[in-house]
Amino acid sequence: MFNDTFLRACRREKTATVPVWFMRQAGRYDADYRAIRERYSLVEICEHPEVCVEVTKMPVEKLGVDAAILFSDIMIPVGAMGLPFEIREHVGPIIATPIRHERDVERLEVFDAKEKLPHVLQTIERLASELTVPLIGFVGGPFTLASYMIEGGPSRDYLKTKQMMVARPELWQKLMDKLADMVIRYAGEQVQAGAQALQVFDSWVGSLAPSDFVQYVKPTMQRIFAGLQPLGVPLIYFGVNTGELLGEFATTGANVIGVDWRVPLANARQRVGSDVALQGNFDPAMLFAPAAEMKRRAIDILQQGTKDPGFIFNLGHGVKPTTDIAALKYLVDVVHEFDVNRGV
Ligand SMILES: Cc1c2[nH]c(c1CCC(=O)O)Cc1[nH]c(c(CCC(=O)O)c1C)Cc1[nH]c(c(CCC(=O)O)c1C)Cc1[nH]c(c(C)c1CCC(=O)O)C2
Repeated sequence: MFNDTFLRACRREKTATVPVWFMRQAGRYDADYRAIRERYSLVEICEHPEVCVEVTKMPVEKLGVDAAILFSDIMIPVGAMGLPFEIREHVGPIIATPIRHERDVERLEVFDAKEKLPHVLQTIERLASELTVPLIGFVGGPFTLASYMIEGGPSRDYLKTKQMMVARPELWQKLMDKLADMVIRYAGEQVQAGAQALQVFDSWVGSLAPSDFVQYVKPTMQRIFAGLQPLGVPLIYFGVNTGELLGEFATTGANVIGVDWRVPLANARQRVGSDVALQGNFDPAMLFAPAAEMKRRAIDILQQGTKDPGFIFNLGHGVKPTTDIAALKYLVDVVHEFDVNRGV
């Protein structure tokens, strides 16, 4: 039996239970994942479909979540565009030759995944035939990808990125256009291979003031979601610290808006209106709280989220590596036991 609760909630249809999945649901909190990581790097996992399929399925089998997310990284297509990267443990993506000049942008290739990332498409094909829950494909948002490509690594204040944005707006737009072309093409290939929903992770776009988001990023997001709409799968847009941007997010063309824990869901709903579904927003740090406290907070989110059709339970950001797997399981059970009709 195929469990389509997640897809139905994305389409704002009524569901008997609230669907739940977790960002970073495959990862270091799980001892079996850590054991695989002793033998393969993150990139190597992605290059071996049999391993990547196994890692993607782990949280579905162990936690009972209602969706799988392809095990990959937002940087994988950046490498395929011709910009080499490394993922340094406890640091994040590092790019030794960051983008500085027009020629660096011109050199980036809008690749064909069948040619450059065939293993990713093979992984998706196998997952699509084996899973009993929908598979979420994903890409990084252009702002977030650009931040790594320009800064050369993680950043606190995105100074170089914002500087390029305002001091060289034409070069910035050229980079946004290149990344948008890549995102539309690569996400389309993921759907063709069998992905049933797409999430755009624009984790760091919340560092922008709303007026800068509107001027320098939103047109690119609108082009991306317009380009992806014909694929007919739900499109999710997520970033961290996006409270002040949520109203703008709702008019990008995304069908589902991811919300972090800083914004009460009821406020998020007011900001996005009633044409989109919401996804979120349990604070990942609260997986370290006592069970009763976790439950109280989850019920509060469920009550706010289910006031309107179209709610998917998730964390406000990714699972922390030191999380107890039992806490994740408990949270899934609390969500599935919630009675949508009675609101308890
Ligand atoms: C910003 C970002 C990246 N990658 C991603 C984002 C957007 C989501 C977010 O904001 O968390 C997206 C991502 N990265 C990974 C997934 C897998 C699917 C999932 O289970 O959610 C997804 C959806 C695997 C991964 N990607 C990474 C890990 C952890 C390290 C590992 O196992 O080697 C995983 C499971 C590495 C990575 N890759 C990146 C970072 C910041 C890190 C963490 C570095 C660290 O803490 O060691 C870039």
